[in-house]
Amino acid sequence: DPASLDPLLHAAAERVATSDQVAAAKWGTDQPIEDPAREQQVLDSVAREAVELGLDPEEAKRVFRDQIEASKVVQRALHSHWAAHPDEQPTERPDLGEVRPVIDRLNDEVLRELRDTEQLREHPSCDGRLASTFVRTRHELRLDPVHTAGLARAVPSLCRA
Ligand SMILES: C=C(O[C@@H]1C=C(C(=O)O)C=C[C@H]1O)C(=O)O
Repeated sequence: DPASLDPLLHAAAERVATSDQVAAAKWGTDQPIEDPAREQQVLDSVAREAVELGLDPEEAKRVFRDQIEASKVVQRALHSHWAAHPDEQPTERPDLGEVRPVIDRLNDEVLRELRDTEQLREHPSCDGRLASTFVRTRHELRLDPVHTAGLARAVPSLCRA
């Protein structure tokens, strides 16, 4: 099926999964979960690349505001879980400078999928397809409740109609 939301949701889920490394990078430091300067940088570069791909930059920013909120949902959930369960705290601290380039690559992948699904996303069937693709992705990737909640926060802006 050329018109599938699967690759888009997989890319969004992979981006949500990077939140684990981001949360671990910030845990035990004074670096806050929310970094407005980095968010602005992500939104600016996404808008720029959207234009290159022939996408509406405002729509791309709307979608990525949700990707960013999704990341923070997961980071907050992990930080409160680790605060309550010290035995499950991360034992190593990833370098945020190494995680962010991975996120940048996933941003590109999400953008390409936005372009490839434009027709599908403006079709009235989008909401139904999105719901079934969400459930399928959750099962395929065996998402736990925290990452399921993250992915749920990532998808509300995907259907246009
Ligand atoms: C993922 C991060 O945490 C938050 C989420 C961001 C995102 O999803 O791109 C960007 C900045 C932070 O507000 C990060 O700091 O890189």
